[in-house]
Amino acid sequence: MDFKTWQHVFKLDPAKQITDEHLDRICKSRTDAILIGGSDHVTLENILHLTERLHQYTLPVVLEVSIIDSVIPGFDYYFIPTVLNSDNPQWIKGLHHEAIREYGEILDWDELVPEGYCILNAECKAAKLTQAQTNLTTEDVIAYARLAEHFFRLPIFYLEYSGMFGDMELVKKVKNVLTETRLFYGGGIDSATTAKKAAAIADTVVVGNVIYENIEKAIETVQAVAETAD
Ligand SMILES: CC(C)=CCC/C(C)=C/CC/C(C)=C/CC/C(C)=C/CC/C(C)=C/CC/C(C)=C/CC/C(C)=C/COP(=O)(O)OP(=O)(O)O
Ligand SMILES: O=P(O)(O)OC[C@@H](O)CO
Ligand SMILES: [Mg+2]
Repeated sequence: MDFKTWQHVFKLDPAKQITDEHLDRICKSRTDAILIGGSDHVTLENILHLTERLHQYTLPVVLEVSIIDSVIPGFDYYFIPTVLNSDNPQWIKGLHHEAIREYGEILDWDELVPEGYCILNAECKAAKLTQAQTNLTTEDVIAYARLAEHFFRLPIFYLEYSGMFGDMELVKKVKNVLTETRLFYGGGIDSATTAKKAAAIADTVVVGNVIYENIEKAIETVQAVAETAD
């Protein structure tokens, strides 16, 4: 189990309701992993509840940390976002500093995977929360990708369009400048067609909202990515 081989992941929002039947279909879909994450209404209780329901399945489960008080043991990885295009240092390194002050002695660093986010949909909750500067040129975004790979040496650069399908020309240009850092793409994948477009470029595609809007379409994205990715 290595996140560097993942091509498709489902992102489950602990603040949203999902039936046992739909959760079962997601977990048996042959996706590579489940990412648990959201940008608001995330609590220890709703993470615990969702995690307990996932125990019966064998696929990797990752907690994408957005609130330090909601971190619990037992995940395969902890993905730690840093929002590179935020104007507020709190979301780049401030909360991280606080968390490491508190847990630094007991952290298993091998389980922590930092993600360099570049949030490009100004309307999404994560952009508003983190005061992301989304009005960026192609050159700006490419520079963030290079910053992630060559300066901060982050294992993941995450182009986040949460809630809308992004500019695939831009995603391609970003992919072309990355060699070691893995490119995650997320946002607006709502069908086999959009999944194929994103998977033809990004290393890993993340599928979120459609799980709650149209489970059939969500499931179709898994096969679509498998057929497209190398
Ligand atoms: C006991 C034990 C196991 C201890 C381990 C402790 C541990 C793992 C500590 C972690 C150390 C550490 C460095 C933590 C960082 C803490 C932290 C809070 C960092 C800030 C993270 C951050 C920048 C969050 C901002 C929001 C964000 C980017 C969230 C990512 C997910 C995301 C974008 C979801 C989409 O949100 P959604 O709600 O779906 O939005 P839409 O509705 O618009 O789609
Ligand atoms: O919810 P969607 O738009 O699929 O985006 C997935 C993910 O990138 C959200 O963090
Ligand atoms: Mg969402």
